[in-house]
Amino acid sequence: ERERETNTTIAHVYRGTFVHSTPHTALQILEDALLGVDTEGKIAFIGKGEELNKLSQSCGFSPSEVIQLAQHEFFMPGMVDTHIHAPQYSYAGTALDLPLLQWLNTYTFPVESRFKDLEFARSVYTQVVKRTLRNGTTTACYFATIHTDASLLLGKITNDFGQRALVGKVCMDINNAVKHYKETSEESQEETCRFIAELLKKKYPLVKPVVTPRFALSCSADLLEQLGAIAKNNNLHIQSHISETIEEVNVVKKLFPDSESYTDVYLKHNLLTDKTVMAHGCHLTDEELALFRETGASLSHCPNSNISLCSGMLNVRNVLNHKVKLGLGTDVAGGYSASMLDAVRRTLDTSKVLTIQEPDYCTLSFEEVFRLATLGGSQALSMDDHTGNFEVGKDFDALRVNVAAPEGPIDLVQVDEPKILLEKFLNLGDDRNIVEVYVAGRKVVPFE
Ligand SMILES: O=c1[nH]c(=O)c2nc[nH]c2[nH]1
Ligand SMILES: [Zn+2]
Repeated sequence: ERERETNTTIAHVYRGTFVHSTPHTALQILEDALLGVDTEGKIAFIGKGEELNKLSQSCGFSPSEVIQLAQHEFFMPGMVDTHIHAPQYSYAGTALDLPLLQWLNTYTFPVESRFKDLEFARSVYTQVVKRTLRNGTTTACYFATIHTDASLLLGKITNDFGQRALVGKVCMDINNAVKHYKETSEESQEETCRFIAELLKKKYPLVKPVVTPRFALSCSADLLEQLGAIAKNNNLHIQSHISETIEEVNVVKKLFPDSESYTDVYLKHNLLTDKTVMAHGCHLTDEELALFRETGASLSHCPNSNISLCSGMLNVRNVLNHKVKLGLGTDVAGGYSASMLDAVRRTLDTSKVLTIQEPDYCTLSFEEVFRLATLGGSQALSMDDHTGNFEVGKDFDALRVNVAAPEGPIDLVQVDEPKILLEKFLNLGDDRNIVEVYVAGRKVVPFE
């Protein structure tokens, strides 16, 4: 049993099954465990059910306050969506018939340009935050649009609903397809600084700005360099896209002839740090993965998007073998689903397709993919010091899952062990099974 040295008081104590990951164990199951959350939303202690009396005395709570989970319930860490475009939620589930670069010009840029309109932004951003929270995304790393005020509004909405978030005002000074949907490099730099300053000024406890060059093809070398400097001077997170399609990689090579690789373009502009998360990376070479490892930069694996836009398949096993941090992302709306459960399933599917192509391929297990959706994402966003699993001292970001939820999608025919319950939930479950969502100890689902 572990206890936290604390002078705060216990707010809630839960008893039942807890499943989570550690860096060493993809799936650790704690049966009949007791977990206490303090008034600051941090995990105060984790112990065994049989230690109830002792713990209630040493930690100062009454056994009658303990909240008991039912047999078909468990707690798991909240899921981390390491890459999602909030404005693109407005057309999720459509427009999946073109390859990336045409898709951006035809669908994405015209829609994103509409987010200058704050009322349109408010309506879509409220929908995407509610939808992702309800589906168990306790932390989301968002791209917004180039519009500073709408991006600040996304920050306010995530704070209002209690979702942990990184929010990025998108930077792009190159766009030959949609006339008004770009900035000058000066505007982009100045508005990024304004965005950062104004978002930090709000002092939202769970919402932080992330420096967001859209990708190498949308940004001049000058802008990339300025953004690298802004991130460095303010010690901020960075997000972008890399090596999603072969066509994109080839155009980047042509536009940046002095760089040895796509990764080198970002490296040269100080955009690869241990607080950087890059989406996709399907076509990275082993040499490039070594640069990720050396800098501590991470990858966001977005399998729905990679398949939907016919971009490629990321070899996750190879990324993990290179000891590069990796989380999962929905990449709405290149990915059509805003649910991280879908990202889990598409990750397993992609791994199995790679196995079909190469029978010696070491297929990912559901336990490993569970870890990628939780602790892996937290590591990818450099938030694993305070989120990602159930460790004393970390914030309580958690999903209360009822595998046998009435009217839910899963039928149980017997009393299954927790590992089977988790496997069924990951493969068959949906938001009806996610009966409560907690972020930093606060119940954020059901909505008040
Ligand atoms: O999947 C993607 N979605 C985007 O919006 C985007 N922009 C650049 N590259 C991108 N890839
Ligand atoms: Zn993306």
